Amino acid sequence: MPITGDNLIGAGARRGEGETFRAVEAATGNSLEPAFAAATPADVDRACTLAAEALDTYRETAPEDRARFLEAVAEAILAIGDELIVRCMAESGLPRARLEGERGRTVGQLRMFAGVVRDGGFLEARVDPAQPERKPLPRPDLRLRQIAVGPVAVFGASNFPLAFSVAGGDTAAALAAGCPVVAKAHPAHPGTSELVGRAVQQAVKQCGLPEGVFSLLLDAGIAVGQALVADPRIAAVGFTGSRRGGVALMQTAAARPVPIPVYAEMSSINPVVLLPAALQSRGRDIGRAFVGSLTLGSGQFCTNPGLILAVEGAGLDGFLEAASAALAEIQAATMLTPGIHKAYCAGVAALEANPAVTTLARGLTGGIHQGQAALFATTAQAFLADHSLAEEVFGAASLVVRCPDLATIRAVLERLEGQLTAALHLDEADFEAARALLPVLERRVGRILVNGFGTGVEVGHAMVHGGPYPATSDGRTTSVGSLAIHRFLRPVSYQDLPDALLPAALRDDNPLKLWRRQDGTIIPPGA
Ligand SMILES: NC(=O)C1=CN([C@@H]2O[C@H](COP(=O)(O)OP(=O)(O)OC[C@H]3O[C@@H](n4cnc5c(N)ncnc54)[C@H](O)[C@@H]3O)[C@@H](O)[C@H]2O)C=CC1
Ligand SMILES: O=C(O)CCC(=O)C(=O)O
Repeated sequence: MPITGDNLIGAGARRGEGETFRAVEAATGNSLEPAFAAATPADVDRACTLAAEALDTYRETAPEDRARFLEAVAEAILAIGDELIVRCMAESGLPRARLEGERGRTVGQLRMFAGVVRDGGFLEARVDPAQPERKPLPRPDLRLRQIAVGPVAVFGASNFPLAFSVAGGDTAAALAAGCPVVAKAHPAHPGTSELVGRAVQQAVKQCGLPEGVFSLLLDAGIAVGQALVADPRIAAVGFTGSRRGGVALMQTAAARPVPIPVYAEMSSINPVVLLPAALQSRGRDIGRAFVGSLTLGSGQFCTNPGLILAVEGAGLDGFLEAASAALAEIQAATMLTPGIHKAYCAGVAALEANPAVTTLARGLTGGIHQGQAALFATTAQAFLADHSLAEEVFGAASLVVRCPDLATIRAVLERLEGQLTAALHLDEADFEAARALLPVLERRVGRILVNGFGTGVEVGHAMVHGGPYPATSDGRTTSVGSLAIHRFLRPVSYQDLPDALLPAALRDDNPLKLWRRQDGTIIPPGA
């Protein structure tokens, strides 16, 4: 499939008239062909117009048709073949095996949402039948279902060019909910974005859907993203990226005459608590496993273990020795973009220059654009006194905080901002200590895990990939897993509508065969 550098607007491909830019080969910094041309305000307007026109047809597609569309998107992505992986490797610097796995996750995610749509539970159909004889007042017939909120703007992430990008989790959840999507390609991987965008475009056509169900816009700057979020037809935003970018979009969305929700996944340092008995019995093993998670994908995961908390002692010493030794042998790895590499180096340099911080180990040095892993330590006292030590350094760097006792670990956790994940390493003898920390963690994070690390989010029904601000802009939701569909839905009640006017989900004969909540009790179809 040739990459043209065009914006994909509805069924068409339109050369933008904005500034041109090229993808950069992550490993070398060289420009790649072709030139991409940024969308203009007229392109944003056209994409949003088409999305608004598509909304009422698309959101009422039969569940089976919408599910088949999601599956068609998955098939079309796979059909691109190796060209997608090769282009993505060049643009992101990520290795083949990782990207093949990420492609699997992307299509798996689309197929999971196809299942969610077929199941119909997301509609949350409720029926409170009329009670005309009720005294003192009769009760009306009330029925409820969830509907699509409207067109969704999706900002692809730099660090997951497939699974969190053009046809990634946000797009899959929005399309499953019945929302048209206008995607803004991440400028770090425009070629990958175009290939995937064309696959979605092809699936829209193949399934006979209105063309406005999907558009893809390009821009190396922020003008297109700003215009998109400000457009009155856009009803919600999905974003994964920096705190600065996410907050800027939240402000734009809040300042509109009609404010809209922004679901932004931003910064997280993902505390890992090493409890005493576990440290004592297997501190060295945990240290080696920690380095594996820390350096995965050059540390460019928002779930990266950036903060380690432990009580001082022989167990922690063993952990640090093993982790330092393992980290010292880690090859430097190409980072996603020169900008992300530069930000990583600046973050590491700031830690190195901090008098309260000790450098425990550095990984092997590498070439230009390659991140060199780093492990630092400080005291709880210094950490609590210096807010900058709790800031995310995006890449393979982590800070160990030596604590005098468990109460101090708890105090440090209480002071942290919202996080995506927290991990506890524990043995049975640590249960009591863990039990005391769980309420704090529940208030601070979206996912609590035991004897593991947060990298590698499972796509499933019980996953929360979210957390209180600033991990995300809205800690009540998730960006991974089937629950993500709820970000793009809104409940509507129908009072006393004749059966012929009700949506299929709520008709008396229940043609969609849904489990429905009748007078508060969930009942199977046909009951
Ligand atoms: N927490 C996480 O999951 C991630 C965090 N990051 C952090 O973000 C830094 C920069 O990475 P990027 O991926 O380039 O993130 P970014 O936030 O700079 O950009 C993400 C997307 O948002 C757009 N954007 C950014 N600021 C905008 C604004 N003010 N108005 C409209 N659109 C805007 C960009 O054009 C891009 O499409 C990294 O160094 C890292 O610190 C990056 C990736 C993932
Ligand atoms: O760890 C993962 O699988 C996902 C991480 C993530 O969401 C991110 O880095 O943006």
